[in-house]
Amino acid sequence: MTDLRIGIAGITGRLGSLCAEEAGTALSGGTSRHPVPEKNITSSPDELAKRSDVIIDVSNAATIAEHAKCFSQNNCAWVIGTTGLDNAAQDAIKEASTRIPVLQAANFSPALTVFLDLARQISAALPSYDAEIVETHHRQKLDAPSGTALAIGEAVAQGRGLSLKDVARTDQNGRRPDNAIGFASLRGGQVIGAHDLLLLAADEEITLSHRALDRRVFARGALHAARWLATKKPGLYSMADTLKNE
Ligand SMILES: NC(=O)C1=CN([C@@H]2O[C@H](COP(=O)(O)OP(=O)(O)OC[C@H]3O[C@@H](n4cnc5c(N)ncnc54)[C@H](OP(=O)(O)O)[C@@H]3O)[C@@H](O)[C@H]2O)C=CC1
Ligand SMILES: O=C(O)C1=N[C@H](C(=O)O)C[C@H](O)C1
Repeated sequence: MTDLRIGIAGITGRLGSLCAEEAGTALSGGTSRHPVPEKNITSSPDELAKRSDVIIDVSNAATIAEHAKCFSQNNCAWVIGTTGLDNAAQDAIKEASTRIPVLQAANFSPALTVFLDLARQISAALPSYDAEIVETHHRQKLDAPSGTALAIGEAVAQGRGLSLKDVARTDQNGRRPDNAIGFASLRGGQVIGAHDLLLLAADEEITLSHRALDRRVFARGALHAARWLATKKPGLYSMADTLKNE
C-alpha cells in the first residue's frame, strides 16, 4: 500500500516523535494535549482517526478506553505500544479487535520479539530453574514492571503451563516459592531499555539479555507493524505475527 496514512497518538513524546520522523511523507498527524494545527497535531483522537488508515499509539495508558472507541468507530487500524495498562484497558482492546485490526506489543524491537520465543522455550526446557526478570529504564518511565518484563513473564509462564497472575513475585520479602516468576525494576539516568531473564539453579545459571541501544529500534519496529497491520482483517495481532512467513 503506497498511500498509507499513518497517525501517531503521543506524537510529542520520546518515542512518538521518532515514529513521526520514521513515517516521513506517510505521516497524517498526531495527538497531543497541546494541539499544533499547522503541524496536524490535534487533541482529538477522532480527528486524527478520520485522516489516518492506521494509528501508532505510544501515548499514555489513560487514553486507551477513548482510543478503543474512537478508532473502532472510524475503522482505523491500531498499533498499541503503550504500556502500564490495567484490566479495563485490556478488555477495551479486546473488544476493539473484534471490529478493527489491532496489534499490541510492549516492545517493537525485532530481537526482543525473538527473545520472547526463546524465553518460552528455555523455561519449558528447564522447568525447575528459578526464573527472575530484571529490567532497567530511564528515570522518566511511569510504569513498573515494564510492559516488556511482563511479556517475558507471560512467556515463561506459558512455557511452564502456569498462569502469570498466580506466580508473579514483585516483593522479595519472605521465602521464594518454588514456581515463582520474579520481577525487579531499576530506574535511573537515560537507560533506553534493558531486560534480562535469569534461570537459576544450585549448580548453574543461564541468562537471556537484551539491550536497546537506540530508541529508533522501537520506532522502526512500530512503522513495520503499522504497514503490516494496515492490510489485515479485524483481530488481535502481535509483533511475532509480523515476522512469520506468509
Ligand atoms: N512498545 C515499545 O516498543 C515501546 C513502548 N513504549 C511505551 O510508549 C509509551 C510512551 O513512552 P514515551 O514516548 O517514552 O513517553 P513520553 O511521556 O515521552 O510520551 C508520551 C506522550 O503521551 C502524551 N499523553 C497523552 N495523554 C497523556 C496523559 N494522560 N499523561 C501523560 N502523557 C500523555 C504526552 O504528550 P502531550 O504532553 O503532548 O499530550 C506525552 O508526550 C509508554 O507507555 C512506554 O512504556 C516506549 C518505548 C518502546
Ligand atoms: O518506557 C519505555 O521507555 C519503554 N517501554 C516499554 C516497556 O515498558 O517495556 C519498552 C521499552 O523497554 C522502553
